Amino acid sequence: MTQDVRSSVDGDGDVLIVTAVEAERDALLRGLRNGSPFDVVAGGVGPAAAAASAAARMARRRYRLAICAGIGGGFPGRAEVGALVVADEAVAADLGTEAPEGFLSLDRLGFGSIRIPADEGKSARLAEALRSAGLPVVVGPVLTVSSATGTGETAKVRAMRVPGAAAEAMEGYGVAVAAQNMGVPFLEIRAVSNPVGPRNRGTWKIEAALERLAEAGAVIREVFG
Ligand SMILES: O=C(O)c1cccc(C(=O)CC[C@H]2O[C@@H](n3cnc4c(=O)[nH]cnc43)[C@H](O)[C@@H]2O)c1
Repeated sequence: MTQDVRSSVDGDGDVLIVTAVEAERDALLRGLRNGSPFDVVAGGVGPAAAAASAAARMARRRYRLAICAGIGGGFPGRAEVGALVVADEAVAADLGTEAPEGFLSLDRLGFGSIRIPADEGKSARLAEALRSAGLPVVVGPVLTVSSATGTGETAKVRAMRVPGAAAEAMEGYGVAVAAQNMGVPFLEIRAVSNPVGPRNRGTWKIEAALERLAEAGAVIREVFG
């Protein structure tokens, strides 16, 4: 996986967009039409890579907004394949410890919070603009996990742990931590490629989700460009 790949609109951007992989970055760039002021980077898979990539970028220049974007799993009944999910918060759903009485989150352990809110006004504006563009949008918590869900049981556990959970991915909380540390507003958007549940990679609608991401990119350009 390429880490921290510089994009064709790199350098002068004042909106940072962090994806995991190059295919996601390229889809967004199609929608953004390579236009300034967006600095789009494929930072690698997982919260650590995403946080490191976002922090490195933010250390070099001041951004007015940081967006984590990519494909993701949708919780059945909340966000179906083909939908876009705009996060109202990024939730590190597996950050904590197991205990005989169940999972204890970072909050319960007194070490911080597993929840970082998205910028309320900006996420509302984005969701409204996506709807106006005729795109299917769900607003809700997006879980960040280090291990993607691969069974129905884990899907149930995670959905119960985070009521209203709409989607799951692997980078949002990392970008959110970096943004929070720098005082930069944060957003996350996911195009749903697969249901959260039993792993069946062959059925993931990756191309369709990337196309949806490109459509979202065009709206992001309108709203934040
Ligand atoms: O194989 C490809 O062509 C391809 C193109 C774009 C993206 C991928 C990925 O596998 C990206 C991994 C990325 O996707 C997120 N993701 C997607 N579904 C889930 C899920 O159900 N649970 C957790 N994460 C998911 C995640 O953010 C990964 O970084 C492949």
